[in-house]
Amino acid sequence: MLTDVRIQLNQISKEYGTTKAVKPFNLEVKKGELFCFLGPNGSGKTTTIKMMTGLLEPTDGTVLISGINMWTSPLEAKKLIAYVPDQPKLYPKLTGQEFLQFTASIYQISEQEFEERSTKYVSMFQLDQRLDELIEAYSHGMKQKLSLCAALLHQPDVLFLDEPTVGLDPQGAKTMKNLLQALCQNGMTVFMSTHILEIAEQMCDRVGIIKNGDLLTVGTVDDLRKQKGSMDSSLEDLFLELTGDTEAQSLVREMEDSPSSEVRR
Ligand SMILES: Nc1ncnc2c1ncn2[C@@H]1O[C@H](COP(=O)(O)OP(=O)(O)OP(=O)(O)O)[C@@H](O)[C@H]1O
Repeated sequence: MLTDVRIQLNQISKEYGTTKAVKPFNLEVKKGELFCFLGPNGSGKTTTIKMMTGLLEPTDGTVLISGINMWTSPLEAKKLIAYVPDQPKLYPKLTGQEFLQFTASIYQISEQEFEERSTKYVSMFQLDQRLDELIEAYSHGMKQKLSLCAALLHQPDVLFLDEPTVGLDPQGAKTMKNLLQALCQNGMTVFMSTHILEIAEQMCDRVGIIKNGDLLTVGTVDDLRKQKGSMDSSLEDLFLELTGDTEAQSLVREMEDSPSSEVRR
């Protein structure tokens, strides 16, 4: 039976010794959806993404990508996805061009498809002039852009991104935003984690908020506003309320307001 569910998590969980990094939860993300995973530091975002991409074995539960079990059929499932981590580890002694060719050969992409797709993405991120340089000479942002270009070469069903805009300049972040929205309109599913609530608010179809390994809520930003009964709230207010960080936030505000923090001329 054909299904438009691209990511299906069934009671997935992860324990590191006695640390319950991710507590069991279910989640479905559909074809063409741009889903944002939000949570404070150490809440379990990277651990969840690593389980979804087959890099980490869940303690319990299953991950299905377009109906294929990531842990029991990893080769089949991994053909359908791409993952851009927050700190891409690329081969420093390859040039950007060699890295793209290497990635294309792993996914057995034809030469014509490689030319078309790599030219398109590389020029979008203005990497064309730097492709013949060794990756070790690239900045963090350039590595992220190259990693994204490589991830898109095989046109995955699902693209996973961990903190994609950290390290990108404003132009790069805008290009990334526009590109991700266009890819989703063409049927790709994007699952990304971010700390930047403005990005989540502007781009995402739905958000999931995780804290201490618990998936607290999932929905559109408007759903969250309705849940909280405050239609004027920003996602930042809702996030702070849900993750219980209001106390820390008001402390920061108090410090900002106190006379001792005023700028003296
Ligand atoms: N390899 C590991 N061994 C033991 N504990 C780990 C390991 N990796 C992560 N953890 C713990 O699991 C919990 C979730 O970590 P995770 O990296 O998934 O959080 P995160 O939401 O991605 O955080 P951040 O926003 O800071 O990147 C944390 O308590 C972390 O210390």
